[in-house]
Amino acid sequence: MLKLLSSSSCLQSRIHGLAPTSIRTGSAESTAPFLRVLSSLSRFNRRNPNLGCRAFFCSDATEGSEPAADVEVKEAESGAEAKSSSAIVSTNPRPEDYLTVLALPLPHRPLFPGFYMPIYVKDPKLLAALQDSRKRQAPYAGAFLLKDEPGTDPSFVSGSETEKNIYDLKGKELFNRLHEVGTLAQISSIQGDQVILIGHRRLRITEMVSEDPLSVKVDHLKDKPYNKDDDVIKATSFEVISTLRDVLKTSSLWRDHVQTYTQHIGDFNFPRLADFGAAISGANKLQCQEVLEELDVYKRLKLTLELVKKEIEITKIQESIAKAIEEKISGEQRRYLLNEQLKAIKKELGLETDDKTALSAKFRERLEPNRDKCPPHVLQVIEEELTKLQLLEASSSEFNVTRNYLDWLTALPWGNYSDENFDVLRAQKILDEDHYGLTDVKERILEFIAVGKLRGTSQGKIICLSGPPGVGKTSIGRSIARALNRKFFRFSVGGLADVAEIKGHRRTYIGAMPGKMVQCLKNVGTANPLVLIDEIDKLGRGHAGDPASALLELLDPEQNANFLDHYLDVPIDLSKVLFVCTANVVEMIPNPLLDRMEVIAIAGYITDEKMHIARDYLEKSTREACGIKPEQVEVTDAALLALIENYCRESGVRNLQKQIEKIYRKIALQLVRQGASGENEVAEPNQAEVEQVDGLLQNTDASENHSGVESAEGNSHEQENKSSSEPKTIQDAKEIENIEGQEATKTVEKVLVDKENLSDFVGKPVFHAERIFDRTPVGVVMGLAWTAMGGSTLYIETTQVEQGEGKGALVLTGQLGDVMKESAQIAHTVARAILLKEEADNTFFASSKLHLHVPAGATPKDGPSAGCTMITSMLSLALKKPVKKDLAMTGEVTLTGRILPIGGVKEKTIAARRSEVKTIIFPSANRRDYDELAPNVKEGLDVHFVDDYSQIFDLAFGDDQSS
Ligand SMILES: Nc1ncnc2c1ncn2[C@@H]1O[C@H](COP(=O)(O)OP(=O)(O)OP(=O)(O)O)[C@@H](O)[C@H]1O
Repeated sequence: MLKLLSSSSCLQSRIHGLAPTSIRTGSAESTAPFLRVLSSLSRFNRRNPNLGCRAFFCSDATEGSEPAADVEVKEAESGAEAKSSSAIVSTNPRPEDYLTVLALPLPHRPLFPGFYMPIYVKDPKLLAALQDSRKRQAPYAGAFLLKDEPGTDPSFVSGSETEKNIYDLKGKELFNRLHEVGTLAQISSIQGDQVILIGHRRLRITEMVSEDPLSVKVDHLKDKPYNKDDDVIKATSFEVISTLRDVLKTSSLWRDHVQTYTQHIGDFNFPRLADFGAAISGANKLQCQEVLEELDVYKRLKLTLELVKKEIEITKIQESIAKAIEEKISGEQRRYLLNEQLKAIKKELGLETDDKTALSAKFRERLEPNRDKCPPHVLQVIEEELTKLQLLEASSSEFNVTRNYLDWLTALPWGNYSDENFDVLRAQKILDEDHYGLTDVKERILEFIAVGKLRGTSQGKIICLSGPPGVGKTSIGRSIARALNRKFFRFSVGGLADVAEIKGHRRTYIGAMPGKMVQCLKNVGTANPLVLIDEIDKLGRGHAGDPASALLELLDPEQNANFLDHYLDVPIDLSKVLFVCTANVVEMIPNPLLDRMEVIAIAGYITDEKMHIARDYLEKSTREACGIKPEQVEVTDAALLALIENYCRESGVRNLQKQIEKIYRKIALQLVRQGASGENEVAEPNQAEVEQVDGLLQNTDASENHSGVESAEGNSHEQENKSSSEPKTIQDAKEIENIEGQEATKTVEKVLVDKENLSDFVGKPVFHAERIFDRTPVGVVMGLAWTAMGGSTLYIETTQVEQGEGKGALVLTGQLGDVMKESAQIAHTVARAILLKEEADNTFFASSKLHLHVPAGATPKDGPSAGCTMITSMLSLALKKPVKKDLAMTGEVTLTGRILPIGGVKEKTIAARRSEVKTIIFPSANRRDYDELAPNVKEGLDVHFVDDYSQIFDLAFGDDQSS
């Protein structure tokens, strides 16, 4: 039972033109919460007009109540509208007054008792009848849900079409389409065609009374009686409430009103709860109609429970959809914000690289100076790429690839050449300036420049400078570039195994880069640099492709005019590039490459040359690098000579340079230390002053004794001196300190480096003389060898291990290679033959087990050139005769005793000189090589050229050997 009394202190509600009606809650079942729910619903409805068909909960209409007796609504205290409103609701619909009612079709949802619903009445006759009924103080009609057309899906909404069709329905047709059970609806207000209905009790149509407007006879329905204390009904209603609470948790939409409602549910009856649940649920109209038609309270509650449970699922889905959309939007917003920030930062830093137009303009600007010289095919590619750049998304990876590609393409010095200088005199001057000696090398280079001058170009030849380390190959390359006025670029191919280093990667690879040549051109900025390819003999084997073949394409004048880099993918003209290669061992250079090269060998330096290089080049540059003035240091010739002979005996001068640097570093430290100590001395000027003054005093004392005049003079002198040397004030003392300090730094001693104190600078000598014997004993002969590090001398020793009939054998040691072992066997045979010839009855070889050893056993040795030395060593043992003093030899021997040519004549000669050899035996075939040597290398040497071993025999064991 619901009691409503109007009061000024009660809650107010103003909905859809309704007058603010003050309502005081009655005794048993409070409806105040519903009023609040109603107000929220109304707000919701105003915001969501599309959902306006949903019922609104109304507090002043109750089903099953006795309206006339129990409901008393008083007029609100203020407002003109209130009057009309109170007039409307003051009438209570008695069932007997409304047995025939106007039938209002509801297209979307049924009207639940206790809820408001706005509808639009398009039928003018019906509208007039409604207005008429209000005037007659009988503002009630029957609201009935419209059935769908047969065959249509109730969940399917076709919007305006449905609306339109229902207004066309009239009379019998409309009657047939109405659900039987509906609601007695109070016509709360009519504004235009909008009619606000308030649901009261349930009705059932019994028959049609009139057709236009449709009016029907109805029965007023009552809920089936139920037990308020029935546990099952209670439990079901509690479940409805708790489900509504759950909806409240997940859905903010119903939060306000459901919360309020459930708080006061204790005052509320079960049928109303069922109606409320169904009315606010999102169930379709048939499901709602089912609830409306159900008069059994328990069953109605159960139906409602199903609907609100569904509602909870829907709110969950709604929440997840909302969350997903929110995440998406916030993610996009964040991205947008960050992008904007990035742009701003880039702009601030001047790195606006993703600005396509600016980028294209930059590339065009860069290309502009070379546009005329740029080959047309390259220009075409650049233009195509620029167009592509404009079409690409700035954030795509393809964009970056294109941008990098364009960066490389436009950065290359297309057709940009430095003016070549073929002035031979200037070139000579530059080469002499940078390098001492190397006359033959310089001569070859000048020849090369002269040819270039006559041809007008220095293309077509690849120079290969070969020689031991540190002989100046790289620095000569640099000098040639300077002489020819070309830019210099050096890259080492030692250990290079990846063809991509030379030819670049294909652009499709991530992090792809062009090859070294393209990098070189970009680096030097001219298309005709001098490129020094270092360590070409140490080229790697290659795991993907053969680097030697790639180099061939690069170096070959026939091919390199159209060199194709994988990254650049446009042919580049490298024919104007001058290639200079360096190698330690020419034999290691792949043959096809060697074939295209002009090899210039640099053999190494003799002591004299090293002295000059050290004095005029290395010392000078090191001194300057250390910031030492020439007058501050003196390195004597003896010291330099000792340094070269005892510390730096290798062919090149790199080690010598290191040692000189070491000396100068120590000198620098010494100078700085002395300077510092000088300053310290100045810090105590009084001591110096005292000494100085003492000296002066002594002088004046002495002069005093001579004569009065002198004495007077002396005195005055003394005073002068005293006055000048003795500080009178503190300031004076400071001035003196300063002057003394300057003098101390100026007067640092000169550092002298001599043979005696050399070890203080560079430590103890690391090299001991290669020469082990002053005079070689029987069975030992000095040979000459060539290594990648230059020439060297080595001893070959033979001793007898065992003697006896038939014991003839040869044991070899000293890490000899196969060729050298064979050479030893040959030597054994040849020696035997020669001994037979010289001393027919000497059976030494037949009855002796020999052991041949080549010292420095840790160093592997190979090659045939020690053949003649081995024979001589064996014969010396057999004859029990030492060889001539200071003799060294080299030469391959055949089984018949012929002497074949060897390599490295210059290196071997230099090595022989280092070991103070006086006589050298070379194969006759090497005479030309020897003749080409500089006179200073040959100076003081007695050189013999031989064809046959017999000649060596005479030279080694001849009569004049004792000399
Ligand atoms: N004849 C020379 N006159 C003056 N300086 C020289 C001479 N020969 C070599 N040098 C100097 O020796 C140093 C080493 O030379 P460089 O690096 O050119 O040797 P390299 O033959 O290229 O050695 P590597 O085979 O190890 O590369 C350089 O500082 C160079 O100036």
